[in-house]
Amino acid sequence: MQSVLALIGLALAFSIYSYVSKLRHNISEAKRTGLPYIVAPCSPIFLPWQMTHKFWLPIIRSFPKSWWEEWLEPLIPGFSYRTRHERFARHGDIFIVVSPGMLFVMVCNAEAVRQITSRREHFPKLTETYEILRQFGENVLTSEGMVWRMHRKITSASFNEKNAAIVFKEAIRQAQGMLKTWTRPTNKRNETINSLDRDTMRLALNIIAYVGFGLTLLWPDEKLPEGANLKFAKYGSLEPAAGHKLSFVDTIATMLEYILMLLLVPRWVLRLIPSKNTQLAADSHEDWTKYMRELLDEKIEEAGRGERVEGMDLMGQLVRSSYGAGQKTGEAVPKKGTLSRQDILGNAFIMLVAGHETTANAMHFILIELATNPASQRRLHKDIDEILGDTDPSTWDYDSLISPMMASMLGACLNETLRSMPAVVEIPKKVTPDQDQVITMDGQKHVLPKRAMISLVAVSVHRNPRYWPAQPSKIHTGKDDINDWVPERWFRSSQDATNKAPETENDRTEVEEFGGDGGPVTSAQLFRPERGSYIPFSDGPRSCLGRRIAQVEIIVALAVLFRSHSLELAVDEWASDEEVSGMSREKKADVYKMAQDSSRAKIGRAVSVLTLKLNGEHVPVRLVKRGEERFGDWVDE
Ligand code: HEM
Repeated sequence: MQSVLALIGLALAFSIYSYVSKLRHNISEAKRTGLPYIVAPCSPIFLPWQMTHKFWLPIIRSFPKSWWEEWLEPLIPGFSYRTRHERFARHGDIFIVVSPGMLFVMVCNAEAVRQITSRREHFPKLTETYEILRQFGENVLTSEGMVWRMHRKITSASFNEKNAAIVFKEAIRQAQGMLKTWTRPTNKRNETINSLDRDTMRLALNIIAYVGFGLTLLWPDEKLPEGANLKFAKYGSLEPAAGHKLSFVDTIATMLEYILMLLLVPRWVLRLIPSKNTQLAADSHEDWTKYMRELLDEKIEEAGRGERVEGMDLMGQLVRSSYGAGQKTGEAVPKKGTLSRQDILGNAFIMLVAGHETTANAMHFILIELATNPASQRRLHKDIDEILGDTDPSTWDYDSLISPMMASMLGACLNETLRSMPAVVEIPKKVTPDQDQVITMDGQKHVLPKRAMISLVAVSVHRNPRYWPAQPSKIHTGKDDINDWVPERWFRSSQDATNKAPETENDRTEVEEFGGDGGPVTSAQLFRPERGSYIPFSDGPRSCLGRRIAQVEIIVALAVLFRSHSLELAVDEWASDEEVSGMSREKKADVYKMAQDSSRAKIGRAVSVLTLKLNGEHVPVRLVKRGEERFGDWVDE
């Protein structure tokens, strides 16, 4: 018994010794960087802490504040969106969280962001954080090094202006589909819409299915458009295909809804749990695997016959670049040194994950913000009228319209939403394991030790007053508007920003080498943030491949909705329709203010689960024909 106790004591003493000496070593490493640092008991990405922090928080907070105040907040998941720029205002544009396990460098400085994103080999992606997304196959988002290069080269071929123009057309069709479901005769006129989150998800899903697989998905009551490929009708149908439990649309929608559960819990465990949700999640996974295999086989056969689907079809393109025609007619054979079958499936899945929720959430936030800010919506209407007049969306031409649209309030609303609610709030990087790396900030050199973890805190650099000129807030007395949603800021003069680092020739070469869209992130006619201070799509070789596609689909959907309609917050919680119609303007403004406050509070409580989204809450809205607004045409005048 005594020897067991002695052994336990020894193990404990060794653990304490090892914990303290690792901490001391990391503190001296942090000192070497010359950057501010805070000492914490564990790192923000220490999994057991992430999973159990809610249990520990009240215990830690029961101790005197001075014991935990300095380090606790940056350790709590979602700290950046909760605290905006506060922590960086306190510690500096870069600070290090030092724990025995690692140095975790938090970055909110444009100069540092530029160096880290452009020196990919020195600061590779922290792919460990994306491990769970690898289970459908190796892919461009989760790989690094040579494997990533190959995936990026092959997948990026589809992301070009020709396909952006094709997506422009499909986005018009899909946005019209959404509008029809909101205005169809069976709906009571001006009925409150409680499904904004689901409908924007469906919109993004229908477009990404077109982008990823060349499929035309339908809205309820819709029929396949003329010229659609009937062979793929089974995927567009709202009924389950033979041998499947769910329709293709429901398969993807359900799988994406339960994505975290599916990625974290083995399927056989899900099957053992007698709950409707776990069974549905497992069904969607099974059906996804089957549908994908069938689709891939069909595309391989197609490639063997030298056929191709019209439109953007990433999977088809991956198949064509990975399979060549065989000896026999109609036979496709894999090419050496390209993507395997599993790689193609992995990339198909990742495009869906990367391109679906990000775009859907951006769209969702923009619609809520426009309903919450009627003055901005009125300016949007004005710009849409000037650019598009009363032309029919089916006649809109990508080449002549996309630039003026991006330079108008359409682009400004998108930019502002991605500034204040970036889908990826923190972009994970690390210092290469074999060598320390030097970065320069404000003329000072700093050595970042090898293996240090880095977080580019998008949400905070987007609110750093050093880069974003602010004006007095119209919402919060005595504060500036840096934390408010103000699309009009994109019409402010770029001279107001530091603008020390305009794009250079080198930047463009780097983009060409790694594919994706080489154009600037925002329109040249709008406010040009200093490079590195606006990173909703990241930057450099590992920047988002789908940026142009996302921008196009969101801008088009906004134009389709707002050319004919206005979106207002529903005020049912505070007043009935009859009460509203009997109210004075002053009283109506009071009621609307309550809805605005509620909507802003919900947006403020958004959380990041894979991407930033509303935390199980929804904002009810009403779609009204322009000219029939109850509030939108005068509130906030
Ligand atoms: C508003 C919409 C979108 C936002 C805000 C967004 C944002 C981002 C960000 C921040 C990254 C870098 C992630 C990291 O380094 O950890 C990224 C990567 C990526 N995105 Fe997007 N994205 C959007 C839409 C799309 C769409 C529509 C697609 C595809 C159709 C797409 C495909 C990708 C891919 C493939 C990568 C990985 C690139 C690489 O690692 O080489 N994204 N995106």
